[in-house]
Amino acid sequence: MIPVVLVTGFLGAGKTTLLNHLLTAARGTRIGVIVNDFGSIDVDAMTVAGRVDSMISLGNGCLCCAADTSDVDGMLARLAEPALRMDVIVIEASGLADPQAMVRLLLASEVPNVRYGGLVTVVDAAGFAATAADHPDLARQLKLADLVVLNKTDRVDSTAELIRTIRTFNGEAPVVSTTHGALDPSLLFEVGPNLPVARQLSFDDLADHTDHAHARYETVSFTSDDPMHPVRLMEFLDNRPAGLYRMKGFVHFGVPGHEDRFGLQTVGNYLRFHRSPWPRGTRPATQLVLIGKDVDTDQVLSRLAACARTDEVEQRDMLWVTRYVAEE
Ligand SMILES: Nc1nc2c(ncn2[C@@H]2O[C@H](COP(=O)(O)OP(=O)(O)OP(=O)(O)O)[C@@H](O)[C@H]2O)c(=O)[nH]1
Repeated sequence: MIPVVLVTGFLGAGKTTLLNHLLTAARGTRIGVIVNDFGSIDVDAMTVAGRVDSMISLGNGCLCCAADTSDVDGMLARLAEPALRMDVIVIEASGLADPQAMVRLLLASEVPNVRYGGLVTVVDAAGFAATAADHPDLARQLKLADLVVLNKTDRVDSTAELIRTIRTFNGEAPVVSTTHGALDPSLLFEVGPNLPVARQLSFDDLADHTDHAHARYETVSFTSDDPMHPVRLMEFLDNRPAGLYRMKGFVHFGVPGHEDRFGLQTVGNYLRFHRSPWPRGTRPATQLVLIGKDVDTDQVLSRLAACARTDEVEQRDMLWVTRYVAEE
C-alpha cells in the first residue's frame, strides 16, 4: 500500500520548499507528486520539475473542488501504477484548498494499492499571528493536521509562544520546527521502519464544508515577452496593493550582465529574487502569478504591463533589484 501524504498550509507558508526538500533529502525514495497550483502558469510545478520521479499537475484545478472521487482516483492510479514502483505519493495542496474535503476524497479512494498517509500542515512562523487573525481556514488546517511543520523559524526570535498557540488548535499533533522546510522525510513516510499513523477523522470533521476559502481570493496571471524595466517593476513591487497577498514567478530583465532568470517570491511584505539561468530551450519571458483579496486585477495587470521596458536601462538600474536577490 502506497501512503498518500497531503501537505497543506496557508499561502506562502513553505509547502513547495518542503516538497523540494523532501525530494532532495529522500533521493532513494521514489516519490510521486501531485501539485495543486493556482493560476494558469504552473510556477510551482516548474520549480519542482526535474527533481521528481513522477509528477501530475492539476494545472488550474483544485483538488478539493474535484467533482468526484474518480478524478482523484484517476491521478492516484496513474502514480500508483506498479511499474513506477512508487514508495509514497505526496500531494501539495494549494494554500487555499480545503483540507477536510481533500482528506475525505482520499479516504474514499478506491485505488486498491494506496492508503491515506496523513495531513501535514505547514505554518509560517513569522506570519502566523497575522494570518491566524484574518483567516479562520488556518485554524481548520491546524485542527486536522497529523503533523504541524512550524517553518521559517529563522524569521522569529522564539517559537515557544507560537507552539503554545498552535497547541490550542491541535493538542495532539507533533509540532516540528524547520527552516526552509528541512523536515526529516522519515517523519512523513517510510524511510525507516516506522510509519506515521494518520489520525481518524471524527464525524464532525467529515461534515460538509461551507465557507470555502477560494471565493474570497482572486488569482491572476501576468505574462510578457518584453523585458521588464527594473526601476519601474521595483516601484510596482514597493507599492503593491495591500490585498495582494502573494506573487510568484519569473522575471525577464535582459539587462546586460543580468540576463538570468529572476525568480520572484512575495509573501505579504516579504520580497525575494532568486537568480538562476533560464533552463535550456526556454525563451526568456516574464511569468507571474498574483493572488490577492479585493484587488483591482485590471489595474494591477495594466500597472505591470506599464513596467515593460520601452526606454533605455542603465546597468546600475539593476541595483534596485539585486539588493533583494537571496544569497544561495
Ligand atoms: N526565511 C525563510 N524563507 C522561507 C522558508 N521557507 C520558505 N521560505 C520562502 O518563502 C517563500 C514561499 O515559499 P513556498 O515554498 O513557495 O510556499 P508555498 O506554501 O508553496 O506557497 P503557495 O504555493 O503560494 O501557497 C519562498 O520565497 C521561500 O523561499 C524559511 O524557513 N525561512
